[in-house]
Amino acid sequence: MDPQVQSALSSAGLQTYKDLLMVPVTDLMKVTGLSFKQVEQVLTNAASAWRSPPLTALQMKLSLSVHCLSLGCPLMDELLKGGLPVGGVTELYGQSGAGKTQIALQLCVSVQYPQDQGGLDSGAVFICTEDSFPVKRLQQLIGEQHRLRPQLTALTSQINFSDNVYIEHAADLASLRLCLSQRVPLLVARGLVRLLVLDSIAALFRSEFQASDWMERNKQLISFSSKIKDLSQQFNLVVLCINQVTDVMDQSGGSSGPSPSLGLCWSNSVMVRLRLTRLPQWVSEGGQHSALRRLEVEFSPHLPPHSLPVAVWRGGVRGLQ
Ligand SMILES: Nc1ncnc2c1ncn2[C@@H]1O[C@H](COP(=O)(O)OP(=O)(O)OP(=O)(O)O)[C@@H](O)[C@H]1O
Repeated sequence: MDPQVQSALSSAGLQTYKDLLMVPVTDLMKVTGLSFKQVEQVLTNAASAWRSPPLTALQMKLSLSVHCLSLGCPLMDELLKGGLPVGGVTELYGQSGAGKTQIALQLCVSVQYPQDQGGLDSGAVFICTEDSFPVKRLQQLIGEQHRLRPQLTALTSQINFSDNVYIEHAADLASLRLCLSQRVPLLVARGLVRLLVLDSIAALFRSEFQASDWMERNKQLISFSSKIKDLSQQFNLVVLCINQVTDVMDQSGGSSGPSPSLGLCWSNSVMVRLRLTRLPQWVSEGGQHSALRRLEVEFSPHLPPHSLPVAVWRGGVRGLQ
């Protein structure tokens, strides 16, 4: 800035961009003795220095509060820019044995940590549709917390991790609807839950509808997907929907990889879609062996389509360098 203009501004007591931008142009001219052209230049400079870079609506929403739930692994959190988004639906899909449920269980533990440790200081509701809830594995993950977060031993001994995971079973769509419209809102409204896991939805729709019932199926799917989207937004929940998929065969009979099967009306309700693939290679660490997996961001409004190799250990799912 021109030193003469600078000294005129400081003699008038205008020290900050805010001071300048709050005063009408004519008053600025009067108190500084500057010309209209000089004042206009000062205001243009102040406005461009004051303005922050443009943000998308999602970035603004995410910046308002704690916006992510950590997965409890720095590399996976880095892939997802902090974790799963609050106030939106994340879909995680992959073949059987890929490790989807392992990630969901890990989140049920992570959500219970305070916000400065990546959690939401709350509990989780886990809705099983096909399989029974893997209670032993959850206990094992809880038992591993002392080893995984040694700096938080005092905190981990205070949290009763297993008391804050509410397990629901919904064997058909009617029970799922009841659960989502009555029991889940009750838990959420009491502040007991900030994570909702649905394991899995595609199975229910596959078993209840024939191919010829596509119209009714789509109607139900739209109503169901808007219900979970509303729940996530109304209560600022993290919603994780797990879907198992089978390999899709291409025309030559080879596998073109797994693909989610619920169609476009479902995809439109999903904010982030992640794919977990189990690969044929194995990795070892500290005497433990695991099949290699790849966790991939398939789509998201705020993440690039990156991927990360991961493995499942006794302590949970971890990214590999
Ligand atoms: N205690 C453990 N220690 C190490 N790895 C484990 C442990 N428990 C499970 N795993 C790994 O996780 C895999 C099962 O993962 P998970 O149950 O999450 O699969 P999934 O993707 O949910 O499959 P499905 O769709 O069939 O439920 C096992 O094959 C094993 O590799």
